[in-house]
Amino acid sequence: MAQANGAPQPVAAPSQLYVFKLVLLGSGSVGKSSLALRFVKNDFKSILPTVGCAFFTKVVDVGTASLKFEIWDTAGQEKYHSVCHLYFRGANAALLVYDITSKDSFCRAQQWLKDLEKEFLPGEVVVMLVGNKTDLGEKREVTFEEGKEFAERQNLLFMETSAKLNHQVTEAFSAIARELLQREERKEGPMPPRGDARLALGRGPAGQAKCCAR
Ligand SMILES: Nc1nc2c(ncn2[C@@H]2O[C@H](COP(=O)(O)OP(=O)(O)OP(=O)(O)O)[C@@H](O)[C@H]2O)c(=O)[nH]1
Repeated sequence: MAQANGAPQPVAAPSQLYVFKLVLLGSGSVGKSSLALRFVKNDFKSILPTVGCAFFTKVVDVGTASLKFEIWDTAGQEKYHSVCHLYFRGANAALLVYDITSKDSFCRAQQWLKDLEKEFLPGEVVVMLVGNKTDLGEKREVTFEEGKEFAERQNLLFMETSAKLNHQVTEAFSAIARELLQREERKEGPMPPRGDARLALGRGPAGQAKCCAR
C-alpha cells in the first residue's frame, strides 16, 4: 500500500471490506454461542458448552462499506476464565452477554467489563452489554432499566435479545457495526462510496481494523 507520512493512501481497489474482531464474553449458558449461531446462520439449536473458544465469520453490508466480523465465542464456564483474556487481544468490539433470568450472570458481566478494562484503554473497544433470553420474561431477574442504567453509566451500547426468537440479534450486531465504522470515519474522514473504493486502513496490529480489497 502507498504510504506518505505513515498514513495509508488511496489505492484503487474493487471494493472495500473492513475486518473487525469481536469477542463474545459472559458466564456459561447465557447464550453467547446461540447469539453467534443466530447471527451467522440464522439458526437456533441445542449447543454443547463451548470448550476454549469457537470462531465464526460473517460479512455485513453497512451503508457504503462491507464489514467482516471475526467472532471469537469464548467459553463461559469458570474453568476457562483464566485463558479467556488471551482471546481479547486485537479485539475491536466485545459483546458482554448476560441472561436476563440470572442476576448472577449480570453481576459476572460487570466483572468481565473490569477484565476488559485491564486489557484496553478507555474507548479502545466498542462494548455492547446484551441481556439475552427475553423470551423467558416470566423468569426475569434483571430489569431492562437495570441493564440500561449500568450500560449508560459505563458508556456501553445496550440491547436485550432473544437468540431463540431471533429478537434484536441482527440489530445488536448492526449497532456495533455502525459504531465501529463511525469510529473509523472519525479517524480517517468520510468513507468513499462503493466504486470509489480505496484501501483506507489496511493496518494489521492489534486493536486496529483491517481493510482489504475483496
Ligand atoms: N429460552 C432461551 N434459551 C436460550 C437463548 N439463548 C440460548 N439459550 C439456551 O441457553 C443454553 C446455553 O446457550 P449457549 O449458547 O450454549 O450459551 P453460552 O453462553 O455459549 O454457554 P458456554 O458455551 O457454556 O459459555 C442452551 O440451552 C441454549 O439453547 C434464548 O434466547 N432463549
